[in-house]
Amino acid sequence: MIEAKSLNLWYGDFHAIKNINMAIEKNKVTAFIGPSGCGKSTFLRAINRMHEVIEGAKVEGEILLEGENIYNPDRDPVTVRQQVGMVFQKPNPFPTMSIYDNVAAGLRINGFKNKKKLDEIVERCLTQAGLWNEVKDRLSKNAMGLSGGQQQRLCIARTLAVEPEVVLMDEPTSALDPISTQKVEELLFELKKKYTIIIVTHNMQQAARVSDHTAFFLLGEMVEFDQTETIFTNPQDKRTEDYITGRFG
Ligand SMILES: Nc1ncnc2c1ncn2[C@@H]1O[C@H](COP(=O)(O)OP(=O)(O)OP(=O)(O)O)[C@@H](O)[C@H]1O
Repeated sequence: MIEAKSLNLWYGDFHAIKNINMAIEKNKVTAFIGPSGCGKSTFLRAINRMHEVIEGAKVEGEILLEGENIYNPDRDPVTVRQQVGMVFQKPNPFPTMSIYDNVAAGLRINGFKNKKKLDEIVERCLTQAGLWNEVKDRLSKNAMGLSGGQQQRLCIARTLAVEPEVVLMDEPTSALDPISTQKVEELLFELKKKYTIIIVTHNMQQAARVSDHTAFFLLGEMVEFDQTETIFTNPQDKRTEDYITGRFG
């Protein structure tokens, strides 16, 4: 689904991502793990060109999305971000909008006007995000009245509304309580049937629970990438072993 080829990224002179080559499978959950500052979020942002909003950030190499380089000059970054959606660490609903409008916003920006169809999409996405039953009687209420965990599931619904193929999640549960975390983790098992998911997490138990494949990063390099079970039970690289056994990081 996604293939990184010789991907390098710099912030000014600082070489943050070093020659990453990897292929991410469709309809799987792939986890990125590694110590703070190793480049997980930077690499994630390069997968939907989000780094381009950071001044001084520069990419070399290719990210193929179903075989097409997202960095081709004729590719529009806005379209790339629609195909490759992103959920952030801190829930960030549009603060002045209702629950309904948060989910509908992306479609409306694209000129979508059919109210009946919009109602259906909003319901479907809130259902997919495991939130429909909790909010169906308060859709017109402001989104900020939801709990943090509900807001994060609303952000997932908002991301799904524009029909992405890939969903990037940057530590999506680190601001959530354990019950909300469990709800989001359970969601991933459902969502991967339809989407390809990449999740950055600091929580190794979480990576082990939710992901099919895991990549371990260190100092801007991808040290090891394998089936999650192999990474956690039989890592090939000493540095991966040291990290997952808590010897550093
Ligand atoms: N906007 C920026 N400008 C300059 N340097 C940056 C910027 N963002 C990140 N970096 C640097 O790039 C490196 C990788 O950062 P990144 O946030 O990708 O790491 P990470 O593995 O996601 O860390 P964490 O787990 O703490 O979120 C770090 O050394 C960081 O200081």
